[in-house]
Amino acid sequence: MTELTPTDTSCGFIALVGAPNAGKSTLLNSLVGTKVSIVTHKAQTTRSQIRGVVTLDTTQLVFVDTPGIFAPRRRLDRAMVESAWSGAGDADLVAFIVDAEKGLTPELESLVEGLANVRHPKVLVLNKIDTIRRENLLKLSEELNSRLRFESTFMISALKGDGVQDFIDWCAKHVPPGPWHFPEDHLTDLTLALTAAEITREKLFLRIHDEIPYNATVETEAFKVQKDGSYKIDQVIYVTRDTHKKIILGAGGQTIKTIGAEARKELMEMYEVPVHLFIFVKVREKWGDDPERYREMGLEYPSGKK
Ligand SMILES: Nc1nc2c(ncn2[C@@H]2O[C@H](COP(=O)(O)OP(=O)(O)OP(=O)(O)O)[C@@H](O)[C@H]2O)c(=O)[nH]1
Repeated sequence: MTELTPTDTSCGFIALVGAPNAGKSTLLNSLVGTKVSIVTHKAQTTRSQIRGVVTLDTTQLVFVDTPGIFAPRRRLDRAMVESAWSGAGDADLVAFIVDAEKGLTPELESLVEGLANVRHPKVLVLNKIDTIRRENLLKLSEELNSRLRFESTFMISALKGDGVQDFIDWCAKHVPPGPWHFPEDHLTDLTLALTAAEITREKLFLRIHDEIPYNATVETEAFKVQKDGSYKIDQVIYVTRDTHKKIILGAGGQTIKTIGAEARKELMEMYEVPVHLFIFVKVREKWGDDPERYREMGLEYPSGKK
């Protein structure tokens, strides 16, 4: 490719916003063509903004996965929801991702009200069309389009990839001229250390039930590329109670061993190098009130009451 000058190029930020579990992370991964954001069947998996980059000819699209928007209870919830709205506020385009299978829930209604205050151009993305009948889909589309002004409506299955290319093509035509924000071969702005922490957090969510993963955070304390090219990664899982620590460790340390083995396997497949992963579980009762933990997650620490 010949050298491009900024006047030849266009670039835009597209925020993916919606309710928890709408499929935003699945869509981000499908857009980028590889896993950059963790996915689980549980709501509120994504905690901060995660950027995935799609570079086509002269255009760069930076899709921003945001935490699901819900009624916050704890300080961490508030930080997540604020991060999602700020993702929408900073974007050139806002893509409203809706779980079409769930339809128009009260949660979605309040999101529509919130979105009415976002001035940027919006598009509607009805997701999970593999699970819903066409007539219901059209009804939902009509209903949402009657409430908010959308520049366009897409009907997609992020899981199967249906409709995703049309969405990319549309975005490419609607982002402003300007220089690229990332080098051509960049797929995400997540560092190796953060990616590794997210992968462990995903395995924790998938393996441990109830509220424990919601009350835990994973940090990579050290990430070393060794002489032989392998990665040595030290991580800490912070939990709020000793009982949670015991459950995560499991009898004879079996549960944490499985979580570690699953995370290690995925990291090795991702980076195609041997990975040595060491995970410690620490009780820190009030990590949810510690600004440092929020910085590590890429979140602003919300001021005021809990
Ligand atoms: N059937 C079907 N399931 C989907 C589709 N897209 C996502 N899912 C599933 O929906 C669940 C939630 O997906 P995520 O991508 O984690 O949703 P999210 O909006 O990022 O969720 P939060 O992290 O809570 O904000 C997962 O079990 C996905 O496999 C789809 O197109 N079809």
